This record gives sequence, structure tokens and C-alpha cells, in this order.
Amino acid sequence: MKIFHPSKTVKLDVPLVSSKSESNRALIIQASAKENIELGNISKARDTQTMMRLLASNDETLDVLDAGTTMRFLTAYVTANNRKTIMTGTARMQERPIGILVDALRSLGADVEYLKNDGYPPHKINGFTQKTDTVSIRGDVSSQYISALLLVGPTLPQGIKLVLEGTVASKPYIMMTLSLMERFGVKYTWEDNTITVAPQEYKAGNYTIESDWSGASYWYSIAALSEEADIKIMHLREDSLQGDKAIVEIMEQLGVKSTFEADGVRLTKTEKAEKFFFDFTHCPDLAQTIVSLVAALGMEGRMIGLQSLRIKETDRIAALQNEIKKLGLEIEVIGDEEIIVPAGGISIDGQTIHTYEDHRMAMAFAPLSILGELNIDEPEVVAKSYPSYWEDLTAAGFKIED
Ligand SMILES: O=C(O)C1=C[C@@H](OP(=O)(O)O)[C@@H](O)[C@H](O)C1
Ligand SMILES: C=C(OP(=O)(O)O)C(=O)O
Repeated sequence: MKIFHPSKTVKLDVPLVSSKSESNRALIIQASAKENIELGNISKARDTQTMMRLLASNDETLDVLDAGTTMRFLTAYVTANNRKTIMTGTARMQERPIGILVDALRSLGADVEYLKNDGYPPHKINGFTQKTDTVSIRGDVSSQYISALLLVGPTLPQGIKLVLEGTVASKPYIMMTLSLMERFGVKYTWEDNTITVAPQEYKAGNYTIESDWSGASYWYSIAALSEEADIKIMHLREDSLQGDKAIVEIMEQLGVKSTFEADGVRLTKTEKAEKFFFDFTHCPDLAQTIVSLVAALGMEGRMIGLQSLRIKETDRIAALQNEIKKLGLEIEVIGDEEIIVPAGGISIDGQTIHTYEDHRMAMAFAPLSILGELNIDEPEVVAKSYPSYWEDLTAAGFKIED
């Protein structure tokens, strides 16, 4: 798919998709509650639509496709409900680790067996009788395992006491989980490295899912790269539950100013810093947006805290390195967690960006087409989190041709 922007001026109100992370948590809470929970603005993201479809299904095999949260949250949910279930997903999902969650469920009393490779889906839940409330879990691989256990915690006969070991990455996602649980009446304590949730019931209530801050990051990139910008992203809140609101602070270094209004946030252009630095440990989904943007702005940048990128929809570090190289710049990768972007910039002239079945590769590179024409491979990957992305870009003046 060919994409370019003839005028380089972007002025519009963006409707934006709602958050799949908030939606998928709220849906598990709704399914776990005995009382009525009303949810507004549920995400149209495929990951969320898949969650809804599988929560309504009585099939023995649940196929989450490529949705990480759906895989992890549903694994804990069907276990807590003592449902014999086979959990599976795409070929890539079968390479994304789940052993830490399965070990935790086993130590709580679950009988889980791997059907192909130990530590990876597909796996089969054979039954569950709770034998303890206390479980230790590593916090440095994926916060989704912790969120999955917390969400079902109140419904377990003995509740749950999670002892977090080592560094905890993606921490705002754990806070999002706890805040949504609290919103529906659940009490918890978090003292030192232990989160405790007693057995209790989710209470009736309602919640309107916020727009998606990860999806907003692409609009920040568009603002940073355009010559003139006045972009209002609708229904984003200053008191967001989403850690990816960190984009506001990050973009202060990259020439975009955010002004919160009653119904969204307005992006305008401002001065950028000379060099860029940021630690993405707690907002890994923003890394692709920023690495590609810093390269496109011709800035020197150092990004750390990238360790979880290798086990997401693709090896995102390798994908970034390959695709930026096509644009004429060699980024340096140090170990598994650091990228250095040298100053010098890129040249955009009809190259084809490969997207590796990763929505964020397509969405992070598309804004660079403000600088020249690009081709994006398999553009339909955006459906995972932001199905209306190309329509929204068209409304912003991008020209998109098959
Ligand atoms: O809990 C969530 O909704 C998510 C947590 C993060 O994963 P990790 O905790 O694996 O970093 C993030 O990358 C993912 O897109 C969504
Ligand atoms: C990593 C992501 O999602 P998940 O882990 O839920 O597949 C993402 O949306 O970037």
C-alpha cells in the first residue's frame, strides 16, 4: 500500500480507537461479576473483539489469534472457573512465553499441560482446586501475567497474595488493572513487593473506556513531522489510567506540545531538544513510534528499557533495525535493551516497510510518509489495536493507494 502526504499540514479532530488494554480488563471483570456491569466505548480492536467472542463461547478450544492480553487474561479466567480448556493462538503466539503464568497457576492448584513446547501455548487447563493463596512471580518478563492473576484474584476461594520478584516492568499496566478492580468495589493492598486481594465480589457499576494513548502516539509523531499541525485527539483524559500517557512528556523533547481540553487533547508544534533520551521500561508500546520518529527527525537518541520488545508481536528490536536501515540509517542495538539512533536522518523515497505481522510497525512508520512516499506491507495488521487507522490518516490528508 502506497502512502504519502501532499501538503505536510495536518489539522483535524481525530476520533481515535478506544483502549484495548482497558477494554480487555473491564470485560474480564464484567464476566467475573455477579452484579451488573455496564461498559461504554468498548474497543473495536481485534484483540478486544476476540476477547468478547471467546468470553461468550463454550467451546473447548479458545483461539486468541495474536492477542497477548486475551491469551494471558483468559488462561487465568478459565482456570479460576475450573473450565477444561485448550488455549491456542497464531504461530507467533505459540512463540510468546506463558510459563511464568502457568507456573503461578500450578502453584495455586491448577492442572495445566503443554500441548507442544514447554512454557508456550498451546496449553490445556485440566482443572483447578485452590491449595494456597500465596504465589511468587517474576515481574520483569511481562506484566500481563500479574494482571491476569489479579483480575481473577477476588473470585478465588482463598483470594491471592502475589509476591513480585525482581524488577517490575510495565508497572502502569498493573496499576491500570488494580484501578479498574477498585472501580468495581474490590479492595487490595500493595505493601513492599506483595499485592494482596482477599476473596470478595466485584460490585455493580459502569465505566466508559478511554481512548487509546498508545494509538495517540502515532498522531504525536504526525504532529512532530508535519510542517504545520493542529490536531485534537478526542476523548483522551488528563487523569488517564494508561501508562502510555507518558507520550505527553516524551513529546516535549520532540517538538509537540499537549494542551488538555474538556473532551480531548490538542497537539501543536513547539521547539525540540537537541538530543533524545528515554527509558521505556514502563511504556514499551511507545518505543517503535519514538525510535522511528527520532531517526526521521535526524536527532541523536538513546532509548533504554526495551527488553520486552523481543517477545511481542515480532522481535521489535530486529524489525526496527531492519526497516530503519532500508531508510539509510544504521541504529545500534546494545544487548537486549538499548538502542542508539545516530544523528543524520533518513531518506524516504518509495521504500517498502515490512511490518512483520505487527500492527505497531505499520502504525509507527506510516507517519514518516509525511517526508516522502512509502509503501507499507500488509497494512491490514493495524486491525489488532486500531482498525480505523488508515481511515483516520486519510481524513488527515494522507493519500493512500492500494
Ligand atoms: O496489560 C496490557 O494491557 C499490556 C501490557 C504490556 O505488555 P507487557 O506487560 O508484556 O510489557 C503491553 O506491551 C501490551 O500491549 C498491553
Ligand atoms: C504487545 C502488544 O499486545 P499484546 O501483548 O497484548 O499482544 C501491543 O499491543 O503492542
